[in-house]
Formats: sequence, structure tokens, C-alpha cells
Amino acid sequence: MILVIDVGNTRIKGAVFEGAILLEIFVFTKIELQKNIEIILKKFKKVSDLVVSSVGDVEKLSFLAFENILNVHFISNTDPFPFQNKYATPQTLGIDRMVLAAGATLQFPNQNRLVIDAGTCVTFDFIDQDNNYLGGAIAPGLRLRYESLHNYTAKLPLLALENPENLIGNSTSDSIHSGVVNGLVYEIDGFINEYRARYLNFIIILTGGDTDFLAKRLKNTIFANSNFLLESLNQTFQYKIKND
Ligand SMILES: Nc1ncnc2c1ncn2[C@@H]1O[C@H](COP(=O)(O)OP(=O)(O)OP(=O)(O)O)[C@@H](O)[C@H]1O
Ligand SMILES: CC(C)(CO)[C@@H](O)C(=O)NCCC(=O)O
Ligand SMILES: [K+]
Repeated sequence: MILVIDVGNTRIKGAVFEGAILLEIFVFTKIELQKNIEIILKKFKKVSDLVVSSVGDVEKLSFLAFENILNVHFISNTDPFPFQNKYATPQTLGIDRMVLAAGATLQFPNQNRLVIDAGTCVTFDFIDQDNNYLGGAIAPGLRLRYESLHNYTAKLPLLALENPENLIGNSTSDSIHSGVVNGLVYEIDGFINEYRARYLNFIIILTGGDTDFLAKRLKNTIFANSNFLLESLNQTFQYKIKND
């Protein structure tokens, strides 16, 4: 049994796997990290390995503290991955994007794949049918868009995510919701259309904290799976064991 942990920029997500079966998911913050790991280990006594992928600023020591009871593994870009990395700066590529690309490559063999992770940032990652990781895009996520409108202006309020009533926002809050939500939806659909102009066929996987909110608003057909990163982390680790 293994515990995988994804340290994002906003939240930390953990999942316990027995083989390929996801048993339970946990979401917590940096401050609650060690306490939450202890709670998980108390509940799942058969956990033998802890697998961490982090793009956040959590100390490695917080995980190494469990080394006396678990095998602790940090996924890094020096691990084996099931794709050829064509990024011009592979040493700066986010480990979450590499893990997503690994999951897409292993779960959807022999086809072009586009992974969209709608989290703190919205990332696009494209892996072609010959398993070349080509790169993609990094843009601000939904919450970040609301926050930056507020933080970098004098007059705009900080709003919570809401479905825009209208395309033509007729109040300040309607205008912000339309700009943020409709803006991101058109952006994602627009990106997908541009990829389509270059690649005839590809599958699209949508994941991240805003998966469910966005999935019902996108025009294109997608696989929506908010657990895709956690599942991919499990698969990346299994791949590492087999290929190290
Ligand atoms: N409880 C919550 N706290 C923060 N964001 C949330 C919450 N519930 C849903 N969200 C949405 O999830 C998005 C953040 O996604 P997520 O939690 O996947 O980010 P993350 O933990 O920073 O991961 P990553 O860095 O991999 O993107 C925000 O845009 C927000 O709208
Ligand atoms: C883009 C984020 C913040 C998304 O979590 C992360 O993947 C990251 O820090 N990436 C480093 C830059 C890059 O991927 O090229
Ligand atoms: K992300």
C-alpha cells in the first residue's frame, strides 16, 4: 500500500493506493501536513511507501521525518519517465507537469494527448503519439484571476468563484465573473481549437481543483478527472520501480 502526496501551490493532496485502486483522498494545507500524514498512517496501517511530488515550498524534512517507518521517495526529473522530454529547459519543467505527462502516456498509449490542469495555474501539456513531450502553456488559474484583479487595482472587490449570469456583465461583480469565468472557458476552448488545427486527433484530459466547474462549460469533449495527478503519481512511481 502506498501513500502519494502532491504538494501544489495552494493545497496538498494525498491518496492511498492498493495497487491501481485508489482507496481514499485527503486534502490539507502546509501547516497540517505532518499531523495529517500521521492520521492517514493510523487509518491505513499497511502503507509502506510515501511518494512525494512537490512544486510547492514544503521542506523535504517534513516528509523525511517519516523515514524510520516508511520508504520515502521524492519524484524528480532525474527519475525514468515514459516519454522523451523535448522541453528546451527540462531542468525547469514542473514536476507536476512531468507526472501528468507520464500518466497520460501510460493510460492513453499510441495517441496524441493534451493534459489541462486547472489548478492555481492552468497548465497545458502535449505528448504526441510517438511519446514526445512537447511542452504547452502556463496561465493563471481561476482563483488567481479573481485575486489578481483585486490585488492590482484600487476598486475591484475580491469575489468568490461564481457562474456568470450573463455574457454582458451589467454590474461590477457580473463583469468580473464574466471576465474571469467566460474568459478562461473561451481561452481553453480556443487553445483546443488551435491544437486541432495542428493535430487531427488527440484526447483531452482535464484535471485540477477547477475540473468540475470547468468541465460542464467547455464545448470540447474531454476526460474530466480531478484525481488524474494523484493517479499519475502512483503510475509514475510504479514505472520508476520497474525501470530504475
Ligand atoms: N478549498 C479550496 N481551496 C482552494 N482552491 C479551491 C478549493 N476548492 C476548489 N478550489 C479551486 O481550485 C483551484 C486551485 O486548484 P488546486 O487545489 O488543484 O491547486 P493547487 O493545490 O495549487 O495545485 P497545483 O499547484 O497543482 O495547481 C482554484 O482556482 C479554486 O477555484
Ligand atoms: C506551472 C506550475 C506552477 C504549475 O503547478 C509548475 O508546474 C511549475 O512550477 N513549473 C515550472 C515551470 C515550467 O513548468 O516550465
Ligand atoms: K496546476
